[in-house]
Amino acid sequence: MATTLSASAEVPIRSQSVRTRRPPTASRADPPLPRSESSTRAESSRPHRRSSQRSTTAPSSPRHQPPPEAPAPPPAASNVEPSSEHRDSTDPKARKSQHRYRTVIPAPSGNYAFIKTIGQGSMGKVKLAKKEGTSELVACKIIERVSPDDGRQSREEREKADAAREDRNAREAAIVSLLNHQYICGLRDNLRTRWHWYMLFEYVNGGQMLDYIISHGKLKEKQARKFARQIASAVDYCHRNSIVHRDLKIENILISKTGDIKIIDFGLSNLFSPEDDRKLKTYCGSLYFAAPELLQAKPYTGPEVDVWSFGVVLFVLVCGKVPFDDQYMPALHQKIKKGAVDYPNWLSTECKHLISRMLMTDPRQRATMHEVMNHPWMVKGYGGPPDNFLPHREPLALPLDREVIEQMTGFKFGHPDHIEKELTRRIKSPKYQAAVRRVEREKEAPQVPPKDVEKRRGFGFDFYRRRNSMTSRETLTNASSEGLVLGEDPLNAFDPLISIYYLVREKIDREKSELQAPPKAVQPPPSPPQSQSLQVPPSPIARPREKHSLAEIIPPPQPAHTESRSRQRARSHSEDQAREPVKNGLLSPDMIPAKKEGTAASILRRLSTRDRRKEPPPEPKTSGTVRGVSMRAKSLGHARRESIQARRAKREAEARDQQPVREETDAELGENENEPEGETSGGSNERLEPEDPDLSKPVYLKGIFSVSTTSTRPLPEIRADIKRVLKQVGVDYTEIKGGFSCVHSPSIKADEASQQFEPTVADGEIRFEILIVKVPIVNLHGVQFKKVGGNTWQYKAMAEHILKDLRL
Ligand SMILES: Nc1ncnc2c1ncn2[C@@H]1O[C@H](COP(=O)(O)OP(=O)(O)OP(=O)(O)O)[C@@H](O)[C@H]1O
Repeated sequence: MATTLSASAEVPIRSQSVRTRRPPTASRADPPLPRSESSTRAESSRPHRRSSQRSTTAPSSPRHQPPPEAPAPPPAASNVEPSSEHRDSTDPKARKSQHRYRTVIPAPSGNYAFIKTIGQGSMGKVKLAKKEGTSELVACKIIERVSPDDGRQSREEREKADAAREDRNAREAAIVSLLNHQYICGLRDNLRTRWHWYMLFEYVNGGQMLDYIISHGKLKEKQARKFARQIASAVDYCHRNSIVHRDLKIENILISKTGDIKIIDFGLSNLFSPEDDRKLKTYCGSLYFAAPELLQAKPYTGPEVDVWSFGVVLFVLVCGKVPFDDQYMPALHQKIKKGAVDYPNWLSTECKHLISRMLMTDPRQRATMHEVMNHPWMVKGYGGPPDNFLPHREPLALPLDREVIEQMTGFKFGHPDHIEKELTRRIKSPKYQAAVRRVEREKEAPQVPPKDVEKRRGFGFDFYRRRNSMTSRETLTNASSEGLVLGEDPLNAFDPLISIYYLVREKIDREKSELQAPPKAVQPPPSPPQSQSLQVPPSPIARPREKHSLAEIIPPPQPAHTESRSRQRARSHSEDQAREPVKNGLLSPDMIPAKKEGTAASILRRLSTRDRRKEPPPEPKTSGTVRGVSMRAKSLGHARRESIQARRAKREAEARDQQPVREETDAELGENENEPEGETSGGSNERLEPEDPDLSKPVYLKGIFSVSTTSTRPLPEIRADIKRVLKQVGVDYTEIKGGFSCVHSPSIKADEASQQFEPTVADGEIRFEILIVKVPIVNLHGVQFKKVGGNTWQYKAMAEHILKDLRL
C-alpha cells in the first residue's frame, strides 16, 4: 500500500539554509523584530535564489535540459513552447529569470496578459495578469522548472532536484485545483511550458496580513479572533481532506476586498496519512513558524505541524511580533525547541492559554485542530466553533466512478487501473467497513448525543485541564473530526487516496452544476426585489460564510448555507447522468473564473469598494483630532449597525446596480502629476491600464487604517513627506500611479559565508510599494504598504521605520 502513494517526494532538510545575517535596516528599526526571514525549505525542492542570480550574471553557465514530463501531469498542464516571451530585462534588480517567460499566457480558459509584478517568493515571481477582453484579474505564479547550473551540483544532482521540484509543482497545482474553500486562494487555471509553470490564482486584492499588522501594530483580540476563525476553518478543511499546508506563516495569509482571509502558497503542502509507517519526513517551512519536531528531523503525521505554525501566526496577530526570535540561528533553534514564550501582560488569559496549547513542543501534547476550534477564546462571541465548510459526504461504495479516478492526477498515484484497484482494496478493507458501520450507527443514534459522546466531540472539553493523561494516539488523531479519530472516520482524512477521490468528485460535480447553471452574464434586471428574476438559484459551489463575517453584516441575496451539514451534498457517482466529458480535468473556458466568485461575493466586493458619494453622510466626529477621525474611519468596517431591513434594502439596491463602484485615488483626482510616462513598478512592458478600476486605485480595506497610517494633511504634503523619509532612509523610489515603488538595497555586502545560507533573499534587497489612498466618507488620506519582494522581516522593519518618521 505504501508504495502506491508516493505523493510526498520528500526531501531531507538542510538546516543551514536559514539566514544568519541581521539585515542592515533592522538596526534602525524598533527592536525586537526578527532579523531575517528564514526558510527551512529543502533546497532541492526550492530553487536557490542566490544560485539563480549567479547564473544570470555568468553567461557561460550552461543550461541543462528541461526535466522530463511529470509522469502524471496535473489538470491543464500543457507543454507548449513560448511564442511571445521575455526575460525580466526591465527589472534589473529583481531576481532574473533563468529562462524567458511569456508575457501572454494562453491558458485553457483564455489569454492572460501580464501587467506588473505583485509578489516575489522563493519560487519565482507573482504577476498580476488580466484576461484578454475582460477586466478579470488573476495572480500568476511563475515557477521555473529547471534549476540553474551554479557549479555546485553535478548534472545528475540537478536533474534529481528538478524532478523532485517538478513533482512538488505538479502536486501544488493538483491540490490547489481541488480545494474549494472561501478562505483558500483558488486556482483558476494553470499552464506548463517547457521551462515554466504558470499558475493562475484568483487575485486577492486586499493586501497581506502582514501589511495589516504593520498598519495596526497588533490586532485587537476580537479582530484577531475573526481572522483566526477563518484560518482555522481553512486549515481544518485541508486536514479533513488529508492535506497539510506545512508553510503557514503570516506572509501566506492575504486579505480579500471583503476583509476576509485567503491562505496562499500550497507549494510545500502534501498529503498525509494516519498510518504510522507513512509519516512525513520533509522538514520544511519558514523557521520562525516551524514546529520543534521539524528542527529535530522527527517524522510527523502532518496536522500537528500546521497547528504549531497557526499558533505562531496567532501570536503574531495579537502581539505584532514573532514568539521565538534570535539573530543567532542556533539560539533561535534552541528557543523554538524549548518553546518558552513571553506573553505580554495585556493578552487575555484565554488567548494565552490557546496559544500555549498550540505551541506545546511535544506534538503529542499539542492542541488538535478540534481543540483549537472549540477553545473558549475561539468561540467567544460566536457561540460555537468555526465551520470548516466541508461538503456533506457519504461513505464510498463500489463501484467507483472511473471518470473521477481518471482525474486523480498530479499526485503520482499511478495508472487509473492501479488507483481503482487500491481504492477498491481500501473500501473493502475491514477497517473501512467497520468505520462505515460506526458512522451508520451514529446516524441512527438519538439526536441528542449522550454525555460521553458529547465529550468526545469536544463540546464538553475541559480546556484548562492538562492533557498528559491522553495517549499520543488520542492527542494526535482526534484533531478536528467531531469525535471520530483521524484514520477511523470514513468521511474525514481516512486515507489520502479516498480524500482525493472525494475532492475530485466534488470538483467534477461543481463543474457540471456550473455548466447547468444559468450564464453569469444574465444579471438580474432592475425589477422589484420580490421578483423571481432576482432570485439566483442556489449553487452547490456557493461558499457559506463564517458567522459574524462581513457577509453576515451585509447578507448576500441568496441564503448561503451556513452549516456544512445543511449544504447540498455532492452527488454520488450513481446519481450522475449524462456526464459531459471533462478533458484532463480542464475547466472549460467560460466556467472557471466567474463562478468562483458568486453573487454574494460580487455584491460584497461592490459594497466594500462603494463610491463614497453613495455613502450616507458621515456621522459627527467625536473630536476634531486625527485620532477621533481615524477611529471613526476604523469603525466603519467593524461596527456598521444597520437594521436587517435597511441592510436588505441596501443589498437589493446594490444587486440592481450593475456598475462596479470604486473610490477615487489621488491619481484619478489628477494629483499624481509626477508620474513618469509609462513608468510603473513593473517596467515599460507592465504599464498600468488606467481604465481598469482595480489598477487605477490602491486597495482600500475597511478598517485597515490606523491612526499612524491616516492623515488629515493634503495629498501633496503627504507625498513630499514620503519622499523626504525615503531619501532619508536610503530607499530608491519611482513614483507610480497612486504612490511609490520602492527598492532598498543594503550598502553593506554580506560576506560569502553568510550569503550561502540565504536562499530566499537577493542581497538583502527589499521591494515594496507605498500607496496613498483616499479614505471614503471622512476626508482622510491613508498610507498603505505592500511588500513586493525580499525579506519579510526586513520589510516590516523598514515599513515601520518609514511610518515612524512620517509626519502624518
Ligand atoms: N493570489 C494572489 N493575489 C495577490 N497576491 C499574491 C497572490 N499569490 C501570491 N501573491 C503575492 O506574491 C507573493 C509570493 O507568493 P507565494 O508565497 O505563493 O510565492 P512563493 O514563491 O511560494 O513564496 P515563498 O517564498 O513565501 O514560498 C505573496 O507574498 C503575495 O504578496
